Amino acid sequence: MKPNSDEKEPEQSNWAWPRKTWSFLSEVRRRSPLIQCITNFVSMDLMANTLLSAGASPAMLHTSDEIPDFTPHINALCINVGTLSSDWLPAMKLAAETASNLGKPWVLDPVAAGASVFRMNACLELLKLKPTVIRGNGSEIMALSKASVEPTKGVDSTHESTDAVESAKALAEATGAVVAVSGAVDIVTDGKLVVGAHNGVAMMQKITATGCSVTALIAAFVAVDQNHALEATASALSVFGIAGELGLRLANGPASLRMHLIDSLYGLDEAAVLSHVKITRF
Ligand SMILES: Nc1ncnc2c1ncn2[C@@H]1O[C@H](COP(=O)(O)OP(=O)(O)OP(=O)(O)O)[C@@H](O)[C@H]1O
Ligand SMILES: Cc1ncsc1CCO
Ligand SMILES: [Mg+2]
Repeated sequence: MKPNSDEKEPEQSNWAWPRKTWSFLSEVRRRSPLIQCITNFVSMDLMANTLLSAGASPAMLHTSDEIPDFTPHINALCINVGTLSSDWLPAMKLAAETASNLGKPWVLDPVAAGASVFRMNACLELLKLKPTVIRGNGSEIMALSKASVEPTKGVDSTHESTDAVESAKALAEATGAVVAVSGAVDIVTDGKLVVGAHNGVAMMQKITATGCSVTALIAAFVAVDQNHALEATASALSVFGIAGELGLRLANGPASLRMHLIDSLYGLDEAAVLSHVKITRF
């Protein structure tokens, strides 16, 4: 038998992923975890609808005045700095700190991390509060890993996700978080193991906030099994990608794909998940 054959390593083998992914989605539907999202104005609607169609329960509460009462009751937190301003940052930090202190998973989306010194410093401060998962596009993860502020295209990536593998590993090592880089292949790493989720369609990049929304979906998947954050993250990325693949069959362009993606996520059944999940060792 070959040392890396599926028989020898059932936990890591490619054939184990579809079942694992279905079991995450089923658990999210069964338990309907409460996900607090402090996110940008652009993404609020798609993010909340993504969570609802996956079976989770979104709450877009963002004021510091409510965090001490509300955050202790959530199952996971999603923080996204997309339309960051200095008056929102303290609430993000308070929510992240509260979640961390209570042992609740939280996920960071470092939108356009390298676009300004203010944004980079905010992301670096949030990293100190120990996110469970960090999900960005290639340019965001490369900038954050080097803490470098340089001319960028803002929220869109100018890099392939595969350009960011070493940056993702370094960021995971430095922070203890699982790091995910979205793109044609979604890369997920804990600093040692690297897996690729090969689902999705290119038109998803033409719908604003699909990245933000999949970050919230990751929070929902991690909420049901925070001890397996890498598996939860890869599974969420794969499920969202499959919803895009099935949605595209009915879509005429980005606007109708947005609608059909949500419908497909809502209607995903076991057979579709088992036949479409494509997650491999990278
Ligand atoms: N070329 C591609 N082929 C397949 N899927 C893709 C491709 N590019 C992006 N995706 C998918 O689209 C979703 C969003 O990823 P993307 O990298 O565009 O995020 P983002 O840049 O953070 O987006 P946003 O800032 O608008 O939220 C992910 O689920 C990703 O897998
Ligand atoms: C377009 C845009 N600008 C700030 S956040 C956001 C949503 C996608 O990240
Ligand atoms: Mg983004």
